[in-house]
Amino acid sequence: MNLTMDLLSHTTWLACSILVYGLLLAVHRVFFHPLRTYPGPLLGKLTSLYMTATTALGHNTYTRFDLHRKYGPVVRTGPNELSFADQDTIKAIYGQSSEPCLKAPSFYKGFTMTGTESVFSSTDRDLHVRMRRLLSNGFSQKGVVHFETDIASLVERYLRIVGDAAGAPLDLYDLTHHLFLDITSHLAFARSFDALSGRPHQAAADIDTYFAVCPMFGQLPLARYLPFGPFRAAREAQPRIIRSVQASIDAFREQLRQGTADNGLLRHMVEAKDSESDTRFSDLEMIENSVIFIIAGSGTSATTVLYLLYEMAKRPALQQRLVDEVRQAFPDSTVFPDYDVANKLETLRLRGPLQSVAPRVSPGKVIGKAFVPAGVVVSNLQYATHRDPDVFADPLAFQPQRWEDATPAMKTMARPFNIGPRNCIGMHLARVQMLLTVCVLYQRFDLSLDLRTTDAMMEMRDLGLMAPVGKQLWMRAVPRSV
Ligand code: HEM
Repeated sequence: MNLTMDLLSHTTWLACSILVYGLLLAVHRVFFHPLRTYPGPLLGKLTSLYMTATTALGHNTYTRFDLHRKYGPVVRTGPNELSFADQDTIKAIYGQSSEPCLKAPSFYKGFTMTGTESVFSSTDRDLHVRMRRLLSNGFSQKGVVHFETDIASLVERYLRIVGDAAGAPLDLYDLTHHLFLDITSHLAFARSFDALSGRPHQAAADIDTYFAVCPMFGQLPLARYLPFGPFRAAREAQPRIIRSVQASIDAFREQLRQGTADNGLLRHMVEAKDSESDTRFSDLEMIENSVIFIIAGSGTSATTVLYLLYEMAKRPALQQRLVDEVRQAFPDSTVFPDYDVANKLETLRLRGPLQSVAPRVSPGKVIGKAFVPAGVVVSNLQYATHRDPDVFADPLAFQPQRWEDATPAMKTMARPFNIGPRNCIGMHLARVQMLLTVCVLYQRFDLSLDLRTTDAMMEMRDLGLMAPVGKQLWMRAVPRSV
């Protein structure tokens, strides 16, 4: 009896202490915290779980955007977090600087599989600069031109499948994803997943499984060890991915010895040497980077191409102008038709795949109108700046013509590949592979939307990587008779 009473009173004390601590913390966060004067939702001021929950529920970007519309260009979205949506803070947060805002470990650390960093996940400035140097040749504008022949032969295979449908309704969603998965795996692993064959590929499925949940691991590291559902599946997939990429690297080294190795990103990684640090990539670094190229490079390009085809097909007059231009300019693939670029920019403005939060940490400096203390997580929301009505007239309207005389503010606010030292390293590769695909499609086919594609299906799902919610795009591609 006494023991029970003792236990009860201990439990009551513990519960009361936790409650009092929680209350004091809440009072501190709302009334005494250095960020107390910034506007924002009460729940966000109280706990970072508020934003974590919106990520888990698949509406983090949309929630942030709504908060900006309600509270203005700067919102306190977490106890220690500020979100911006104006022009002035873009450079302060993402631009080159002697006091840079480095990537936030609470977000990016989740993206490592082995504990070793990739160029995407590294939050240390020196480590990142070294990796960018090691990768710079392969990803440069000149470097990616060497991949064109390989890319073009995969695009040919894609076109044959499109042509085989002979104008009947065809779902381009999976097909286009498979194309970019094959291109990226061919370049990053030196062996294509062969997704265009329609056969399932274990490594591709494992990468999907792992990266569906790993963004949560930065915020909730223990989630890696949860023994159920997607968390368990991710844990089981992880060693398989590592083994599979290591096998690709070993096979590639053998090909190099035999003189049969292809020219791709893996070759650049194996051969690159950084003269400044006198180092090469370790195998673990190559594994992390190869997998990140698949994640960052294939879905992003596929989504952009799908939305471009969709937005054009909905507007036959615009589409015809693009088709005419492409048919004149192509096949000289070094020529980038201006109108095509304008269309891509407008597609990326409204339908860009990576418009979600890109969090950085303030080093302690003025951002916007005020000093932001060191350690505060800051970001500037691309989804919001792309839709700023003061910069883009009628912001939700798809109007490629607006880029024909773009204002400086438009160019600053639209940054689908972001800016500064952590901008998209794959930008040139993305441009080449998307251009080849889109141009050859318009060159060889007359494209139109099939009735089963609806606007609802093409709404953007908000899971970090934004993509059509319906996971389908039905079109008709009639081969041209010329
Ligand atoms: C339409 C296509 C693409 C878009 C819109 C896009 C957009 C972006 C954006 C916005 C970032 C910054 C993300 C952040 O700071 O959190 C980024 C980073 C990155 N992207 Fe892309 N990307 C595309 C294609 C590619 C391709 C094809 C590759 C490579 C195969 C690639 C590889 C990367 C990598 C490695 C980073 C991290 C760079 C660093 O931190 O230094 N991306 N991309």
